[in-house]
Amino acid sequence: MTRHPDSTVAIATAPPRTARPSRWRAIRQSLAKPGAIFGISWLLLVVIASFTASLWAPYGPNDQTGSAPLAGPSAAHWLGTDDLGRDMLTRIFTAGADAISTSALAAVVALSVAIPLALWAAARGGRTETLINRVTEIAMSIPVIIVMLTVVGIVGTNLPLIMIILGVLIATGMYRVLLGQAKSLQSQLYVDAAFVDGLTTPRVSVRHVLPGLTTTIMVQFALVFSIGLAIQTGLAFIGFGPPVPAPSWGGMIQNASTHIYDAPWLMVPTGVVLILTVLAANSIGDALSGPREKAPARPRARRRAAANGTVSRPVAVPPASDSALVVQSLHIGLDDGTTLVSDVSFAVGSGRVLGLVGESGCGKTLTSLSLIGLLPDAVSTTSGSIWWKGTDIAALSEAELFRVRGREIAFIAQEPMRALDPMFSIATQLQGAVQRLRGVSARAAKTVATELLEQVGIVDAPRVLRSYPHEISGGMAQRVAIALALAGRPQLLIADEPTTSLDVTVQAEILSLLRQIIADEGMTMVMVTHDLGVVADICDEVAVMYAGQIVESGPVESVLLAPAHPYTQALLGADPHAREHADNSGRLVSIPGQVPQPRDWPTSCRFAQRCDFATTACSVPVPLTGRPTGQGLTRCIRAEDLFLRPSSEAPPAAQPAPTTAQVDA
Ligand SMILES: Nc1ncnc2c1ncn2[C@@H]1O[C@H](COP(=O)(O)OP(=O)(O)OP(=O)(O)O)[C@@H](O)[C@H]1O
Repeated sequence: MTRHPDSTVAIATAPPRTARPSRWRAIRQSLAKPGAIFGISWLLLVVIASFTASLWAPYGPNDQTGSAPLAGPSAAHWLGTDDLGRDMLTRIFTAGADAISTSALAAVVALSVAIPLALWAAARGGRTETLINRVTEIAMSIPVIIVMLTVVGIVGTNLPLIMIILGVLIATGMYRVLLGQAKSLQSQLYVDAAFVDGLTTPRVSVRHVLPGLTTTIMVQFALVFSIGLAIQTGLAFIGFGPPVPAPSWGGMIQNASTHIYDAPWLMVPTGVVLILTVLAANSIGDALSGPREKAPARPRARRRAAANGTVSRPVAVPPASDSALVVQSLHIGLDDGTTLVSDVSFAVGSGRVLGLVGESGCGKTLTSLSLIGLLPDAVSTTSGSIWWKGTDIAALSEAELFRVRGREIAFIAQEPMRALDPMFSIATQLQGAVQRLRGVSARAAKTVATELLEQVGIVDAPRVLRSYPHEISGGMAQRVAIALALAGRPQLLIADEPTTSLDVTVQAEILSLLRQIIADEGMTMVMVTHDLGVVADICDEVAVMYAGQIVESGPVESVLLAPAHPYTQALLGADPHAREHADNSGRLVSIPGQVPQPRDWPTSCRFAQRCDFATTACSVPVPLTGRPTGQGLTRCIRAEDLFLRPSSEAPPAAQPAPTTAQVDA
């Protein structure tokens, strides 16, 4: 492979990294707050005392002890007696077992309904989510108390059944809370990475989304527990509790209310226990829902779409080409009809590397994500085909993509830390991927995981395997992400700016590693990058994208040394390492203006507004034509006039770039 004369990589500043405590550690920290300590202690006391009341209580709950009725606390009756001389302490804690277990039942039922619904809606999105939303909205509009009273009217005071129905009704509100968070988690890059690793949607939901909901689930449990307790107490207060003489907190408060003037003390023991129990549950919920780490900003999300039947596509015919990857007239668009990538075609030979370059917003990432069927929600391939070894990836169903991802085609994301799930150790993630994708035993997977880490240049593999993502550096994390990508022995590697978030020395190491892997494994690769130095360093072919189109493509040496499109020339002029082609003043140049938004694409040449060489002839759509060198294609009708001859034919000093660039002050 011929390299660009100046192949030094550009400097990028790695984002500041902070150690991230694991979620369980954060939960433990929350539960160490005073409010949570009080809540846990009180609940433990009440639970233990209630469920063991028959063992320690001095009297039976309905025993009329012969002591004076409506008496205050005494040595024989620590919390006094009721109007029949029954021991209050015994009755309160005997009633506590039912109160606590049935309130917990309501919470368990609510979570059992809400969690699967939220995970399902978040994973499926679209019509499934809308349908579940509508059904839950209808359920939310039903007044809970009326339903409760109706149920009591029909089945009597069957407390467990009432609490189950309460749980189902409350689940609708809980679903909305969990859905928002599940959707946010579902769009994390490590969830995309899990799909790439070959996990099915339910397994991704359970393994990577559900753990992220832990705190919310605990908070919601505490909330519903309190609501359940309050509602059953209310029902018992108005006479729909356990039949007399069985004790219940609501029944005892109702009884105490009839003696509010002659024995006000009677209200205190049951009231205080009830209030403290509700407060305890809420304190735990409050402690858990305190300030937590914010979810990272939206990463690129996933689209498993074209394939899921929402986009109708004509049957494509495989190209007569020897190339392993052939993209033909690919169009990617939003569901509202907006085109984001149009008419992209390229071919990559087996074992060769294609660089996709261009400014931000040109469509590089969407093009690369489409190659593995991971476009974001509401974005899909609208036409064209992506032939990988005779299979049209764009036409595969989700189930078929599942067999391809990780095994045939792997993806390396820009930010390695976000491709790794912070909840799991490197060993769990890497060995799991190896087991799934290679179908080997856990023991064999451990050996392979160690070998993979060694292959990506990690010398202390056992220690790294034991580490969690936040315990390793960015460069190390990218090596692990590359090892993950190699877990299924893929033949096509797609890398979306794999070095952008790393510092310059680590960038060079990762590039060198990728170069080595491609050479060793004979892999085909598509590399998305902003950096022409990276292209020169690692790629055989390059496709320059502008406003959703390829404007120039061909062998790297030919395109970089003899750019034909003014945009490629301008990019080179703005590249600190290729500056001799653009500006003899020694100063960096910049391209005036911005890439137009997809909705603002002109019908003319899309670069014309920023091009000093545009003429009236450029006001019509420009097709791709052969480059003047005879190698590759360009989308400029003036390519023959503007084309920069290779430096071997004319030295750069004598041939300043006809760039539109402004000189940076
Ligand atoms: N989920 C989405 N919804 C709507 N528009 C999107 C979405 N994702 C990308 N786009 C738009 O599609 C166009 C191409 O985006 P893409 O991310 O592919 O560009 P890019 O060249 O990879 O940029 P960058 O280098 O910043 O990642 C942009 O105009 C972008 O705003």
